[in-house]
Amino acid sequence: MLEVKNLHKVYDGHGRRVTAVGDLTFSVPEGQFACVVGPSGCGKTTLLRVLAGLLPATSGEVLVQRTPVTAPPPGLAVVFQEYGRSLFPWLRVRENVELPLKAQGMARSDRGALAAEALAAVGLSDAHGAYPWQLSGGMQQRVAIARAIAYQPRVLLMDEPFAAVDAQTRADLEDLVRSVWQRFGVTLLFVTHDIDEAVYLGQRVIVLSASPTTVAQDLTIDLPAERDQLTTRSDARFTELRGQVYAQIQKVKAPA
Ligand SMILES: Nc1ncnc2c1ncn2[C@@H]1O[C@H](COP(=O)(O)OP(=O)(O)OP(=O)(O)O)[C@@H](O)[C@H]1O
Repeated sequence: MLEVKNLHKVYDGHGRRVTAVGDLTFSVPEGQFACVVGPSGCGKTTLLRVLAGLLPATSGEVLVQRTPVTAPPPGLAVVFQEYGRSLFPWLRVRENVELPLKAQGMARSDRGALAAEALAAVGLSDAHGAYPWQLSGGMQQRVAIARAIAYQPRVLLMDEPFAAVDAQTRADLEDLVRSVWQRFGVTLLFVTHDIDEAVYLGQRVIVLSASPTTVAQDLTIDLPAERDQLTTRSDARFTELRGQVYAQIQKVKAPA
């Protein structure tokens, strides 16, 4: 479970003062898949960094599993957009996946079993001995997802994880994330620029306003739980929901 209470974040330095997040309040119940969309620069990454304990709030608070976040919370994993920078090129795929478990002090056999299960879940059992740079971008992002799953998080944050992959790979990874969420029952907060992706993936879409950020709309995505790229995206309700999100984003964009 995630709770964001009156979050306010100001970056202050080098003569530049930016209010990245104005006053943000929402919560994501246990096991929900929530997507966050909003105009560029509205503070989506800032929000995730505060939730992940990587950045302090200026005021307000965030809670993960009912505990106020002051450092990276246990049971929380993050998948970033830049898979190229989040995997260690000198470690093999399996070693990359095992790294957070090793840092936890987990025994070698236990972490080997978890890594193998996670790599199987993302369809990469064969690649365990490869180096990240020997894999395609989509495969590297699968490794980053496997590393997050192997850690067995209760909460998973994803920050535009598919922005840098091609359209076909992106569709495959979207379905992979839905299946991972269904199988492992994590609470998932997924940030994306892509309105269609948000509606396709989430049970809920939170639309943020332009900076200083607030929640502009909180929409329940009442599409069937079983989704697939063809049927769901051609569903009349899908078109209606994406239209609603699109209209809201147009409304909240800062005037040019
Ligand atoms: N480290 C930083 N120092 C100063 N200002 C920052 C810093 N990080 C972000 N900002 C500013 O805070 C605001 C919000 O940035 P943030 O990256 O959180 O937005 P975003 O919604 O994730 O953007 P995008 O959709 O373009 O990725 C922007 O105006 C940005 O310039």
